[in-house]
Amino acid sequence: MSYDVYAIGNALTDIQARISDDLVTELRFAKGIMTLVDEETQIRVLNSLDGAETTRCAGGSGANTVAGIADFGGKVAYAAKVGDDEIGDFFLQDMRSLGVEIEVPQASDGQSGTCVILITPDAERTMLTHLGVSASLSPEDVSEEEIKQADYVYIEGYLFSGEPTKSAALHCIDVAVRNGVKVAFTVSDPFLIHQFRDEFLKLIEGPVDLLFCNLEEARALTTLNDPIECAQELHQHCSNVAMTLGANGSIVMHGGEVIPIEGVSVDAIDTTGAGDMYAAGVLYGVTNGLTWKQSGHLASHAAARIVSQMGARLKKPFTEAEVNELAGMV
Ligand SMILES: Nc1ncnc2c1ncn2[C@@H]1O[C@H](COP(=O)(O)OP(=O)(O)OP(=O)(O)O)[C@@H](O)[C@H]1O
Ligand SMILES: O=C(O)C[C@@H](O)[C@H](O)C(=O)CO
Repeated sequence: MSYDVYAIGNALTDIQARISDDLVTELRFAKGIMTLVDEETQIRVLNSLDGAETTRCAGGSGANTVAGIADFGGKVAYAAKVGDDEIGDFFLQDMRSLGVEIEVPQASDGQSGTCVILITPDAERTMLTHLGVSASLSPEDVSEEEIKQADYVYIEGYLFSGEPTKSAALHCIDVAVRNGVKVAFTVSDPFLIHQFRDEFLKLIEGPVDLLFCNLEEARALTTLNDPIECAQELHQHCSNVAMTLGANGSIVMHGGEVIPIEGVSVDAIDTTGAGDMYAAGVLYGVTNGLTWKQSGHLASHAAARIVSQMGARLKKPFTEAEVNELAGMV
């Protein structure tokens, strides 16, 4: 078996609800970003949603990306920690049903991780994450045998927010480098850059072959402001950079070239997982013979489709014909 991508991440089951801006303000969580919370806080929030309907879906940044790659027809493996509980069973079943190779023991010493996602009318998502046993992903959970069979490993920056997940991320990178497997890295969230800027820069200047970040993250990494200058500065140190610009599209940097990728105009409903699906499009493309420009174009269309629906998983996956058509359009 060979894989396009082997990813590790925090396995989280998303519980999504559409709520008003007033309620987010009342709840006093920072809008638009991820906050780590305990289970009691999640329950309190869920109980205060005035009966808003909730939906459930296996999530987590890396999981969303491998699921997206599988949706395109790519081959992927994923390692993460779930508990030996109903949510853990749901997560594994959901991932496997998409064709994601996931062979992880279910931990009996804690609950599966969950993320309450509050979606406001402006399509913004505010995430309250209870990591549960996902936070115990450790170097022993990383499979050297599977990594050896992959073109890329994909690491989410969220793993740096604790131990042993940070060690698992660094070990995964180390195994990849030793085996000549390329490393893709997403910085995940600006709060991580404030804590780990120097470590992230070392990775970007070192083993990372493909960096994903949004504009706010690129600004925090470079201390520059102009999008193209940010992208160029990152590309000085990293072979490939995919920097997203929300509805305005993205910039891909490859071979010293600035490749602007147009955004796709859609009616935005929920931006959850936009960056994850964008990464899926790029990773699927570059591991399946598309050019960087074609990969960015595919990613842009896939991410736009995600924001035009609820949740981080495509309700209407692309057909093979659509993938080929989108890749061939540029
Ligand atoms: N409103 C939108 N309309 C169309 N496409 C969008 C919109 N918002 C995001 N996208 C697409 O998704 C990509 C990623 O979006 P963004 O730059 O917001 O990343 P992000 O901050 O990592 O996203 P998130 O963390 O919400 O998943 C963009 O490059 C674009 O292709
Ligand atoms: O960042 C997002 O918009 C969504 C995911 O990255 C997130 O990790 C998630 O799905 C939470 O479980």
